[in-house]
Amino acid sequence: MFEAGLLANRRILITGGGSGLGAAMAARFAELGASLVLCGRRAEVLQETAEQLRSHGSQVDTIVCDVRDPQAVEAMLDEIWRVAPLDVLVNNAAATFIAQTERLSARAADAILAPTLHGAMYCTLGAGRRWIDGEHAGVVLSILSTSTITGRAFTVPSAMAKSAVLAMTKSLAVEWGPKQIRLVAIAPGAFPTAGATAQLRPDGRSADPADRVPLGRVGRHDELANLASFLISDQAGYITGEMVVQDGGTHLRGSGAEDLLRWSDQQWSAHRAGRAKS
Ligand SMILES: CCCCC/C=C/C(=O)SCCNC(=O)CCNC(=O)[C@H](O)C(C)(C)COP(=O)(O)OP(=O)(O)OC[C@H]1O[C@@H](n2cnc3c(N)ncnc32)[C@H](O)[C@@H]1OP(=O)(O)O
Ligand SMILES: NC(=O)C1=CN([C@@H]2O[C@H](COP(=O)(O)OP(=O)(O)OC[C@H]3O[C@@H](n4cnc5c(N)ncnc54)[C@H](OP(=O)(O)O)[C@@H]3O)[C@@H](O)[C@H]2O)C=CC1
Repeated sequence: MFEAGLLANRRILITGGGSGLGAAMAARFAELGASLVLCGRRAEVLQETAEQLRSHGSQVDTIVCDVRDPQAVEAMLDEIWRVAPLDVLVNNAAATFIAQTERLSARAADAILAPTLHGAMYCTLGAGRRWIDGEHAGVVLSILSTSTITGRAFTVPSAMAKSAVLAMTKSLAVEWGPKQIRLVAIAPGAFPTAGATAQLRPDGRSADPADRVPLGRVGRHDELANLASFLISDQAGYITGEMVVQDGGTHLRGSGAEDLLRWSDQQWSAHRAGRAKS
């Protein structure tokens, strides 16, 4: 679909690049010639993904980093820049779970806001500052959600965090445009991953997420990885401050949380208790 070498000589950091959609993007970017840095909290997950990519000849480094920690983010970026500047940052790491919002503790809200909003902001500001100081062009791609358009009941901290990162994307597109830094975003619909399924699809939710999709199926990881490849490439060099929705039309019929309005307090209690046991 793309010319070979579309991303040659691009050095790309993917937060949460060891699993799920982050790993899918890593594989596609590597096929297109990029060199990669993958970060996340679990060293073994990062290693496994990196080894698979290296076995196909790709240049992949891994750094254990919790993006909730601003000092850890700065240390990671220093380590990366000691070798060479990044060209692209992908803000992909995030967290969510379903819960009745009025029952969220402050710790629970922060467990979502910290990686999803603060983590993306720390990485973006750190990369941007280095690009501006070094007069280096850059691209920030953030993986968001259609909750930025519809809002979403029962995952309110995630909807708030994603909306804030969209605001950052639009605002910095203007502020950093003259510095040749582009900011773009993708709002995926349902792209099943182990992480998303564990957090969002417990027993008791209506069965098949594809049922709600006008196009009749969930997204394929390669579809998201291809859109991401385009948006970070020079082919999209005149696009900035935009979020592309990739959801098979789903958000046009609702936010996707409507089935949870029918859950009883007993069901919510059982869900919370089940989580405590697991
Ligand atoms: C089409 C839909 C699109 C939606 C858009 C977004 C999608 C995604 O983001 S999918 C990606 C999902 N992946 C992840 O979430 C991976 C990262 N996840 C994590 O790091 C963790 O799972 C976690 C941070 C979300 C929760 O980790 P856990 O170890 O359970 O957290 P803590 O023990 O530190 O607890 C903190 C705090 O949060 C409360 N809590 C946790 N789970 C729930 C829950 N299901 N319901 C209510 N409250 C919960 C927990 O009780 C703690 O609060 P306190 O009890 O007050 O201490
Ligand atoms: N899958 C889907 O249907 C949808 C996904 N999205 C978005 O796509 C992105 C990827 O989601 P998905 O692949 O499903 O999620 P996963 O849970 O599979 O992956 C999340 C990744 O982020 C990493 N991560 C989580 N917290 C931190 C942290 N504090 N510091 C560093 N890394 C962290 C995890 O690694 P580790 O645990 O080792 O730190 C993991 O590799 C997210 O932004 C999500 O909100 C949006 C809409 C739908």
